[in-house]
Amino acid sequence: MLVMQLLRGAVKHAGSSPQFSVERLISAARGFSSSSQHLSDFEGTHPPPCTDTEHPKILITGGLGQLGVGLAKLLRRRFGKNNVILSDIRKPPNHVYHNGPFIFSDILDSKNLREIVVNNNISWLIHYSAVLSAVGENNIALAKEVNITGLHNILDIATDHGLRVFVPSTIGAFGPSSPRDPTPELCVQRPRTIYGVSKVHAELMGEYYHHRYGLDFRCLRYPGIISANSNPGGGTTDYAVQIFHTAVKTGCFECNLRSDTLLPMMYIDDCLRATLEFMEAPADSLLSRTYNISAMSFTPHDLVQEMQKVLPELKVTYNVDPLLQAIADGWPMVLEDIAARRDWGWKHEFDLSELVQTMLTHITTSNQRAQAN
Ligand SMILES: NC(=O)c1ccc[n+]([C@@H]2O[C@H](COP(=O)([O-])OP(=O)(O)OC[C@H]3O[C@@H](n4cnc5c(N)ncnc54)[C@H](O)[C@@H]3O)[C@@H](O)[C@H]2O)c1
Ligand SMILES: C[C@@H](O)[C@H](N)C(=O)O
Repeated sequence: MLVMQLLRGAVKHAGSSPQFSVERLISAARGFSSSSQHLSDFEGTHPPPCTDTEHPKILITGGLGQLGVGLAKLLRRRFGKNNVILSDIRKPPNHVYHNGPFIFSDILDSKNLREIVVNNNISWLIHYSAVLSAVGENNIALAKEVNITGLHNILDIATDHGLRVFVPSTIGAFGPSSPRDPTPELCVQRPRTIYGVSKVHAELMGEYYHHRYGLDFRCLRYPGIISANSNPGGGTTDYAVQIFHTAVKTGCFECNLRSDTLLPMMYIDDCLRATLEFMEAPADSLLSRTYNISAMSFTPHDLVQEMQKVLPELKVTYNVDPLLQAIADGWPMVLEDIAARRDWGWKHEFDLSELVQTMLTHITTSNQRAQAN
């Protein structure tokens, strides 16, 4: 009955220290010898950027998290199964292992990462490995290592081998002193989490490498991402995923953020499509290297109201986690993404009602399939 109700209502169902190599120092010195050159003119002194845009060879790091498997699926559809390699430090589930190339790769092991890039002729690197906001506050040393040292390895290897590199940033790269409604692309960024600090560092280092060495660095600030088939990795926005699963299973949910906490969110299909479209955008259309992308903002109260249109019996209680609430209270409420819409045609497809219909449909049908097996 619920499935029919959901299906009927469904609107969319779609589906180490930075190593400055000798080569790079010489290139930079050559650039400096012509004093009138602008820093970005150094581009010409580096390995030519990937011209084979039809079929890039792609490596995704940290690919077994909430976003990586879905992105691999989308990219494989576009570029061919064997042109997209998923990697992580964990063992993949069988369905992932059998669906395309998977290898072990620890981003802290720079030599191994370099071997993978060289041996597989990688031209695009999607750097998804990270320690998210809540986990990071509970293990700052790990967050520093993975999010900062790991990023340095990625940028060095990408620069040395002329790769196009994508590093996601986040709404967490802003802080309580940033304008919060709306939050523009360029404003004060003084985050108060190690996650946020490491992401601002990533934005700045990537842009610096772009201007200094011609690295084709691309970065999107994602909102909280909501997905049905993959679990979130320990962030502040996780409630907005967990509520769907728990509500369908038990009819109730305990929320760890206040009911009026307004945060930017996005359905995973929009996030992954944005990533592909941004990676394919011609370099000369990108007036910036770091863009906000936005789809909707809602509070737990808004989400519950929308879900109750389909699950009228849903009961939600609030048991606020002070650490998570403090993080959320310093993040944007509404993200402004005018530049992405203008420069490379970004357009979201899912609003709150479509998100709710789609999530509930996915979860209910996959629970039913699991029960039938
Ligand atoms: N999911 C979101 O809501 C969201 C929002 C904004 C930005 N982002 C960013 O998008 C990226 C992907 O997010 P996600 O939600 O899939 O993250 P996640 O936490 O679910 O997954 C991260 C993955 O990184 C892997 N990892 C950890 N240490 C590693 C190491 N040393 N070497 C290789 N891999 C390692 C983990 O095993 C894990 O599979 C991250 O950079 C995150 O900051 C995500
Ligand atoms: C927002 C995003 O970066 C992640 N979901 C977090 O809450 O940490």
